[in-house]
Amino acid sequence: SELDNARAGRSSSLASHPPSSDFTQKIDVNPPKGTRDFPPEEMRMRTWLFQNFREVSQLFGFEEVDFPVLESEALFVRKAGEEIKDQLYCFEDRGNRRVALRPELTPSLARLVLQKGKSVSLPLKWFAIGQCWRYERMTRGRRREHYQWNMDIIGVPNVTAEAELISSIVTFFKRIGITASDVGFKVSSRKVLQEVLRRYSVPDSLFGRVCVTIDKLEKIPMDDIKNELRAAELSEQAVEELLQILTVKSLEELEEKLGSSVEALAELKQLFSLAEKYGYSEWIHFDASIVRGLAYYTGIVFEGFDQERKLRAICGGGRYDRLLSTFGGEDVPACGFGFGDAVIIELLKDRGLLPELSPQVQNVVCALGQDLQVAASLVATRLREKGQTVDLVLENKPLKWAFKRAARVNAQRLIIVGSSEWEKGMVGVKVLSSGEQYDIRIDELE
Ligand SMILES: CC(=O)Nc1cnc2ccccc2c1
Repeated sequence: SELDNARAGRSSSLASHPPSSDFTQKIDVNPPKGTRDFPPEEMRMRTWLFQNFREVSQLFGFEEVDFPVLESEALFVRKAGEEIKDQLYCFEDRGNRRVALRPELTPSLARLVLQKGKSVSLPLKWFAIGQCWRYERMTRGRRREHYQWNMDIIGVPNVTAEAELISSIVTFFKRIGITASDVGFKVSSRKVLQEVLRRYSVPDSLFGRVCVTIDKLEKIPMDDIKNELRAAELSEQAVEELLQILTVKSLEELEEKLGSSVEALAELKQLFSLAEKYGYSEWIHFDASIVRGLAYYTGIVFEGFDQERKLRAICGGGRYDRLLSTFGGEDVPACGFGFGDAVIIELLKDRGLLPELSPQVQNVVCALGQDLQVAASLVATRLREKGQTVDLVLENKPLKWAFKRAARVNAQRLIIVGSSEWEKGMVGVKVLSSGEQYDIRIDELE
């Protein structure tokens, strides 16, 4: 009939002329461009991933924090030419305030640390899992949101903090079956660049901007990199020396170039030595070309990458000792990392390591006949009071429908409420795995 056609989505006269009324307007059922829904199957995967993020964070003694997804735009308006600023999802609210959907979590964390001020004792070890946003011209078809896991240590000036953070990420990878042959960390220190800039008396104020430019190596042509550095008034010699130092392949070679007095070298040596003690040396590799794209890093920087080099960076982080003072606070040493929810899932897919996650309810309870519906809800309540999960059949359905439902939700048992059993204070139990079937007294059910 017409209605069947319409229901089946088959085009028919009814579908093309819906009942005329100005309230029925066909909305787009898809989420906004660049964003995702999480229907049950995808939500189980996300819950599994976040559960692992949380358990590792707690294993390392970190406390969970969170912040509004909406922040003052002022938190993110750094003047270092970062991509994250060009893509800021910002707008003016009805109070004429400039606000933005957060593109990352670290500035919010810094804001909360400053807000807490003296009322918190250092060091702080905080973690957060939050949705971050960017407004990209959809020309590149990339996502506009993702969830990021962050761990930060506030108030520890030495590289023992970075060593702990890298250890926590290695622990996470091991938990989900990723090994050092799947993933590695490129580690460097921005103090290497800082030292070169100092030798060419480049003002500190340009440091963040130079790092952001250098992070674009391999993403934009070399000439554009050089022009951006020249625009920052670096001499030709400084430009050459900078690009040269990025090709250094080992700490020994770095020592030859910079001399052994340089702090950057001492820190990196200490970090590699700590890695040895932790037992994750095979996971980390010095790579002078790593600078990361955020302006506020000031020391050690690192990023997790897949050994097949097929994917974008899995995670990244580093030391940011000056961020709090740029918000007008006292300087507090800090370091942390961000770990997105997208690349890691691609990697697990590639490696065949995605877990099989199915819904798991212990019991389906169904009444045999409408007049036993109340009895069924009593049985469901008794089971729930004992901590058993119950999917209670709410409509008057035949038994075979309840069996299908039980199979679909992977129930362990089907509890059948029938009139003759009920009169004897009993219910029927069907164990779905074994097929075993028996009657049991209600108060013995658990
Ligand atoms: C691979 C991926 O989805 N990246 C991604 C997606 N959304 C973002 C949103 C804000 C900042 C960074 C983002 C990064």
